[in-house]
This record gives sequence, structure tokens and C-alpha cells, in this order.
Amino acid sequence: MSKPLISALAQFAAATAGRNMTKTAYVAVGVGVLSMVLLTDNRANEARGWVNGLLWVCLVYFVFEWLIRLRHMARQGRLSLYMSSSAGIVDAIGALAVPLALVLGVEPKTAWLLSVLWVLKVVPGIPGLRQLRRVLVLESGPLVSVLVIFLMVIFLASVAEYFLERDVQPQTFGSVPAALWWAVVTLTTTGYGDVVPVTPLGRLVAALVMISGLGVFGLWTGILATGFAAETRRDNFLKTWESVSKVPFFAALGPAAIADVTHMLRTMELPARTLVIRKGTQGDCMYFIAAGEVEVDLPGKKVQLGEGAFFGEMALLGNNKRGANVSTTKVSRLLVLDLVDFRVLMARHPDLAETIDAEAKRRALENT
Ligand SMILES: Nc1ncnc2c1ncn2[C@@H]1O[C@@H]2COP(=O)(O)O[C@H]2[C@H]1O
Repeated sequence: MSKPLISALAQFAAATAGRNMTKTAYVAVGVGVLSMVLLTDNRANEARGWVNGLLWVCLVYFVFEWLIRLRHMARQGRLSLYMSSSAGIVDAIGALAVPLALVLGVEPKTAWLLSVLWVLKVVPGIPGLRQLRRVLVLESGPLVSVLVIFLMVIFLASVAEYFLERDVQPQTFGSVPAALWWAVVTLTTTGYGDVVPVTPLGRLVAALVMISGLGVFGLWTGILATGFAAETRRDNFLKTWESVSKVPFFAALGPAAIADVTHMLRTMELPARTLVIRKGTQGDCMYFIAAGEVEVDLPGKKVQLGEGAFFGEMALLGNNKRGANVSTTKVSRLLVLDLVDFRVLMARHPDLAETIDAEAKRRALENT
């Protein structure tokens, strides 16, 4: 093998070994699945050679990727952990499913259908998947309750329709299982229209089932949306909590007071050289620096404020007008306290109020 090829392979192996999905892997999944779809379409018969070639290239890529990961994990002593993990199982399926089917004599066009399983490889890389899993676990109670209601309505409705329609339409409502098909199609509001009740009472039941369908899906959507919102709030709270507890100004407070303060603050991530406060504008919040640095642009001098410092308090305590431009000098994380919460905080924690007040007075004196 030539040297450049060996070094390219080594580079590829290093990039592939520890990571779930590389950019090349995403491309391979896309090309592979698209080729499989083309293989099933007779209009693409002329390009069959190319499509087959692409499928084989993708398969070789996934086999190679799997072998590299197996070797990497074996070297790290984590082979069994990897093989039993979801990523390991998906990698093994991606590498072995099609070859096994071909070896077992399955017709190639059918065997290549298994390449649809390659899409599973992108699952671990989906952002927010952990959040979705947490929402499903936390909200499993209400979700299951709605599922039970869903099944109940399906069974009650299908038995009712069987009773009401069987004599008029023995072909379509001749048994409860046949009526079940109608109930699922109706309750999910799909409405193929292949099976339709014709008796007045049958239609009344159908109307009730359709309305129940809307209710059931509305409930599911509501439960998931509330779950996601709560999860995002929890994530934000934890992030803000971490930042708040690092600011020395708040460190003296007990855990209960820190939690109280955390509810009032929101986090803001800013790049370097971003104007945070413009001189002369109305002040409606103050800031604490959780990370990074800002520069206060005063007449004749510039003052740098680092981690743990606060700014923007003077407008809230004085005439509401900002006294100077303030911008970030580095990537910074600021905790923002809005005016309403500023007042609540000052009332609840007089010691903090005193510190902020004293610093504002000192700054005002320094600026005169
Ligand atoms: N001398 C100073 N040293 C540090 N910070 C200052 C000084 N003067 C003003 N600031 C800050 O710059 C902010 C500009 O907006 P505010 O006037 O709301 O609040 C001001 C203070 O927080």
C-alpha cells in the first residue's frame, strides 16, 4: 500500500475511533439510504451499476468504521461495554445486516433494503435526545393514562359500531377486529374513508370518536410541550445556579437565598467586543459577571471589571440614565437582574443592597 494511502487511512481511523458520528459518516448514511431508495425505483434502472457501487462503498465504509471502533475499544479495555451499548449495537447492525442477508441467499434488492437501518446511526448525535428521554420518563404517568383512554375509546367504539353496522355492512363491520380498524383510522383522525358507518346511530358514535381523537392528541401534545418547557426551565436554572454560586458577591448567601436569587437571574453569553450598556439610555437591569471581562468607558479613562464584579447598578439607584458605555473585552457570561427583581432582591437581602449601594456611591465619587 502506498504511504499517502496508509497515512490517510490512519488519519481516518483516528478521527473515527472514539466519535459517534463524523461528517463522513453522515454523508455515508445519506448517500447509502438514498441509493437504497433508488434501487427500488425501476426508473433508475439505467443507473443501477452506479447505485450498486455507491451502496457497496457505504457498506465497506461502515464495516471499516465498526472494525476500527472494535479495535479502539479493545485497546482501551472497553470492548464489552461498547458492544452492549446502543451505539455498539447500531454499528454492528449497520456493518452486518446486509452482508448476512446476502450470505443467507436473500435476493440482493431485498437484502439492500436492510441498509435503511443505517439511519439509526444518526440517533446518538440528535441534539436534545437526552431531554426528550427525560421528558418521556418524567411524564410517563400522564402519557400512559392518555394511552389507556385511547385504547378504551377504541374498544368501546369498535364494539358499538359492530353492533350497529354488522347487519347493514357485513363485509366491513362483520367482526369486532374489522370494526377495530375503522376505530383506529377514525380516532387518529386519519380518515381513509374505506370503511364508513351508514346508520344514524353508527354516525353518531363516529362523531364522538372523532371528537375524542382530537382530545386525546391535544392532551398528548400538551403533556409533551409542558414537559419540554419544565425541562428547559430546569436546565436553565441549573446553569444559572452554577454561575451564581461562583460569584463571590452571592457566595456569602446561604443555599436557600442562592436558590431565591437564581430564580431572579437569567444568563447571557456574549462574544468579545459587544456593547452591553449604551451611555444615556434608560437603565432597566443590572449585570453580574460570572465569567469574562467588561470595560467601562469613562471620560479620560477605561475601567476593567472582571469575574464576580457587577455593573449597571447606578442607573437603577439614581436617575435611570446610563452613565457610561460598557462593552465586553472577552467572551463573557453575564447574569442579568431586571429592575423589578432588583427591587425585590434589595428588599429581601438588605446586606446585598448595602454592598451595591456603597459601591455605586464610591463609583459616583470616583467619576466626579
Ligand atoms: N468608576 C467606575 N468604576 C467601575 N464601574 C463604573 C464606574 N463608573 C460607572 N461604572 C459602571 O458603569 C455603568 C454604566 O451604567 P450605569 O450608570 O447604570 O452603571 C454604571 C456602573 O455600574
